[in-house]
Amino acid sequence: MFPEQKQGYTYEEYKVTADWLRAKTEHRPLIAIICGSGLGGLAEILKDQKVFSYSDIPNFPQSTVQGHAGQLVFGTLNGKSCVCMQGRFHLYEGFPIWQVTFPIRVFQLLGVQTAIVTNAAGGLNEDYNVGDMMLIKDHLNLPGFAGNSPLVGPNDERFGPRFPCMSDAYDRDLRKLAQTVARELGFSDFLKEGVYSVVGGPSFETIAECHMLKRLGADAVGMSTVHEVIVARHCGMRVFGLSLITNKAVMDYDSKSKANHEEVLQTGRERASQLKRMISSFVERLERNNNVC
Ligand SMILES: O=P(O)(O)O[C@@H]1C[C@H](O)[C@@H](CO)O1
Ligand SMILES: Nc1nc2[nH]cnc2c(=O)[nH]1
Repeated sequence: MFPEQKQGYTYEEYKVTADWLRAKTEHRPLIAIICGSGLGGLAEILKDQKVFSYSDIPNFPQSTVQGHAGQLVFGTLNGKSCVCMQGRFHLYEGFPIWQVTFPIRVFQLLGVQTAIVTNAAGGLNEDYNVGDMMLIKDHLNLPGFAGNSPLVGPNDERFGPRFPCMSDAYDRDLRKLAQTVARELGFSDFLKEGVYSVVGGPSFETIAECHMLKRLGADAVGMSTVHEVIVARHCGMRVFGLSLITNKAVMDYDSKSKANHEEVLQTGRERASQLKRMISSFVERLERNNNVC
């Protein structure tokens, strides 16, 4: 007989982590910011920081990928209380999907209402350039098609319903707000809006896979975000998703280009200051319950 394998966290385990954090900091965040690969510098915009290494937080998984520091940073941004994940978890690291999304339910128990989810992604849309920011308007969940959803297993109604709707996953008013903010900052030239597709990774896509994803309607491809968004929507958070197009997907058999993680991190470094200004102004303009533009 094999020992029984853990299938997920209990409500009590999420609560232990949330209670531990609540006891260690006076911050009461309403906004969570999840930093994509190489985008951890976003946390630097928070004032009055209280930082926890993931290794010190009960039940928290550990980051293993370069460009993901593995710290939870609490602080204020333009007077608003935030928590920032400097490092997220990916399926390809070997985490089961319920571990990938663990922090999201902890944030919900801490009182977070809005999740700002960022990532580094490869551009499939030929109009996209390296360094573009893409507002995520929808997603294609390839692992989900194969049954790998963070909501598989018994549903805990304390978090949300068995069959959550995803047609409004990426809040339309928050996207409008981001467009307004980008216009004011002079960023419109490199702001796009499109569909993000998640794949399992860690290998980058073949040329045929890139063509397939594009034909399916994807504008960008990555290895994260969607699992977190599903859990955030399930437990009632509003979601704003932002991809940084860090590389162009290779679509041509004659091309000499090769996707690589160093280019991903380098593009993140080059766009760091614009991303900080974008998120900072966006949070400043975020209203507590509604942002109907
Ligand atoms: O955490 P994100 O989705 O930003 O990271 C992307 C996907 C892989 O982890 C990595 C590939 O370079 O960047
Ligand atoms: N799957 C995938 N993830 C990425 N993250 C950053 N760039 C890419 C890419 O080209 N493909």
